[in-house]
Amino acid sequence: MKLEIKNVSKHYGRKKQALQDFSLTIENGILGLLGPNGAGKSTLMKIIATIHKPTNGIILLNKNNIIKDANYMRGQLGFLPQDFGVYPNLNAFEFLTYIAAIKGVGGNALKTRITELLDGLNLLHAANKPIGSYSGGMKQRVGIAQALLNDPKIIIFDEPTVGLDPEERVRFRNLISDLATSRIVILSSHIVSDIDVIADQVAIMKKGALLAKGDLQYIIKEVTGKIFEVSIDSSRFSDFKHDQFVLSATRSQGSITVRYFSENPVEGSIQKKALLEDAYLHLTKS
Ligand SMILES: Nc1ncnc2c1ncn2[C@@H]1O[C@H](COP(=O)(O)OP(=O)(O)OP(=O)(O)O)[C@@H](O)[C@H]1O
Repeated sequence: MKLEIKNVSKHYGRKKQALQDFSLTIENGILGLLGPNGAGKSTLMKIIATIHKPTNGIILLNKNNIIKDANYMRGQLGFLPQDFGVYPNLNAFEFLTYIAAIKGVGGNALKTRITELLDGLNLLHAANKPIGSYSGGMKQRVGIAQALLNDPKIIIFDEPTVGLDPEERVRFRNLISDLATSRIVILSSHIVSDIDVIADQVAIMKKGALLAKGDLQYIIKEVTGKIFEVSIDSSRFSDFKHDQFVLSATRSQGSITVRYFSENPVEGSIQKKALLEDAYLHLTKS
């Protein structure tokens, strides 16, 4: 599978430009799409999912132009939108059977497929209860299940881990890692820790533009050897922030431990291992 996004722009109305000349090539594996609120992640995902049309640019899936031939994408797509809604009166089994009918998925194997998905997402025990009685995390898992019903070859998850507890996040990660070997999986988040352990490739965007794309090592390279930690008196923090690129700060009894990016670290600093979070903050805040 190969997805090529070429010079895609999207305007909402006259003034709002959500994507600007955005290009990205994605192959099998997991792509983590990171960006602050409003970066354009949802817009990009909806365009790939053929829900929105771009103002300019083209998208090719295995060389087929999906802007012209949306059905080529739709036949192979699983999509979990950010604002996924469920029918509260249906139970998970009924809801997934209903979605399967809409997607044209049927046959003898459907019941088994739904049972497998519910089991994989730890929902089997609640399969006969109305979805309206589910927790936020359970509803989100129903959303994940519906995206996987048709055994899609390209899977797009917009903020899939919202509402999931730590255990459910691990379960989700394992499920996705298993799927990604022969498929394209794109998942967006503004939480770096959701992405760094799972993604083969990371794309960082801001204000509708791509800032960086590559594997974890490549993205982190920019800040490697330049991440430091130092403990300073609280009264010096304001000046310190002015002089240095502060990534995070933790207060404890009159002093502050500061993690920062620098080419000229202050005396007493300790060099730290660079993380994706450091690279992300450095890229998106500068
Ligand atoms: N239907 C719309 N009409 C007008 N502006 C929109 C519309 N949808 C999105 N936008 C604007 O386009 C920009 C990109 O929004 P988008 O939802 O794609 O970003 P995002 O990275 O997914 O953000 P978030 O993480 O908050 O969901 C934002 O400034 C947003 O306000």
